[in-house]
Amino acid sequence: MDVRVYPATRLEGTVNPPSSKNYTTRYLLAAALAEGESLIRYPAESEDAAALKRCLADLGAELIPDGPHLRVRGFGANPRNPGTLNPGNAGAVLRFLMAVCAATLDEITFVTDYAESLGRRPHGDLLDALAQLGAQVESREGRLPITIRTGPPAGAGSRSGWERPPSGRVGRLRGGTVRVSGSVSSQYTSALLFAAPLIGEDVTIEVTGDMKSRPPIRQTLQVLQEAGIRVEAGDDLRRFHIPGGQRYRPREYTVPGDYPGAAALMAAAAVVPSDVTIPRLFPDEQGERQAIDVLRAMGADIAHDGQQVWIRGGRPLRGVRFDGDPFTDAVLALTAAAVLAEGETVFYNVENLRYKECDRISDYRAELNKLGARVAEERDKLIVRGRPEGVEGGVTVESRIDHRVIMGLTIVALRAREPVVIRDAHHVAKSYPAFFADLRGLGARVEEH
Ligand SMILES: O=C(O)C1=C[C@@H](OP(=O)(O)O)[C@@H](O)[C@H](O)C1
Ligand SMILES: C=C(OP(=O)(O)O)C(=O)O
Repeated sequence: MDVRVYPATRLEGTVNPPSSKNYTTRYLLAAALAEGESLIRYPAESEDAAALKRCLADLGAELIPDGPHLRVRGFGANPRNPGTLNPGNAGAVLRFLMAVCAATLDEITFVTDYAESLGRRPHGDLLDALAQLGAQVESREGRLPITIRTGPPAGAGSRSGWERPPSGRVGRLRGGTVRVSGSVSSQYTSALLFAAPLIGEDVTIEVTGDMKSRPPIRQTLQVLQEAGIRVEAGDDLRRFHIPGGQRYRPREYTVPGDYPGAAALMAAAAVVPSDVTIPRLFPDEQGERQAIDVLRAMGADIAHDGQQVWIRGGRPLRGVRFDGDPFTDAVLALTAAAVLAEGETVFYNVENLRYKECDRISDYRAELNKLGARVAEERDKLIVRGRPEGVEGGVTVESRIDHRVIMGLTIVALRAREPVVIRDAHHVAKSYPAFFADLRGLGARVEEH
């Protein structure tokens, strides 16, 4: 699907944001890893959530829709082995499942239909960590397809020298200390945190190198605690001790609103005259909550009472300078607002944007500049010289198979002089299927072709 986005004159109304992508991933996984029935209230209805649900069903979980909620009968520490799992284009889903499957199955292969997006992303640091815990891994230089084996290597007979792990159980990881790099993605650390309680022995995780995206690790710790899992975490989130042989408990979870998706709505509302309310946004562990502070620093009229956000757009915006790492999934939407602000904006410490659904620095910069924006890049920075008068538009831009690129380009297109076509905009459904419908609900004109 392509979309044509027309210049907007006013946005007005209340818009319910999608449910949090990150909490949905974590609650679904924790529920599947518990024996017994859990209830998840308001899980996200996105492609990533659907991909995880498919994988969990393949592993033996029973998923029973209950209106807007989901009942999950988990498989505990004993999933059934489907042989192959396909997590769609969902990075967090893939990485969490690789670690959990390594801890619970003899052999499993992961594949994707998204060769140009998830197929290009690196997982080597996580695979190295799993190897330290006893897994044998085959991959294309740390990329999909990936096979993880913890049982006897294919063809190993009694004379092959292969020895059962000390736990005596075939197909399981061993405990001990595992070192994992934090410089590319926090998802590797979260993945180990989800898997460690399922291993028969204690695990100590040490995070090495530069450490990116701490807030999602806090989300993981929160969910593990809610699921009854004990973790001792250092204050700097560099060292964790997880006692072995724990059980996830079934329980009820409620998924909050999604700040990254809401940040796209906030940025859209900030760059045109508007009066927009976004409910279901609470003070939780989502780092993208900081989008409110960034937009306020830009001069936007925005308020948050811990339940909902109000924004009255149309004020002139000015450039800002922020470390973008704590709100990684809002950087693209905020960069779009910066394109329409007076002066220079710099989001620094964002190199790991290059390892997401596309290279969110080079690829996004290229598409924004086709619209008439003035965006430059450094290895770890997005640098914007704003055009408060708006951009030319009147061109066709590419989605780069990236939901956040699509949302960012849409925000800028609302302030273009001529309509903008975004190709393959259906990929927005990775996290926010209703994005265009919600913008139309606020009064924007967006045609789908
Ligand atoms: O743990 C998670 O669920 C996520 C962590 C972040 O990735 P990085 O840790 O790679 O920055 C974030 O961008 C992604 O959307 C979801
Ligand atoms: C990077 C993202 O997702 P993931 O890593 O889970 O694919 C995202 O949602 O922006």
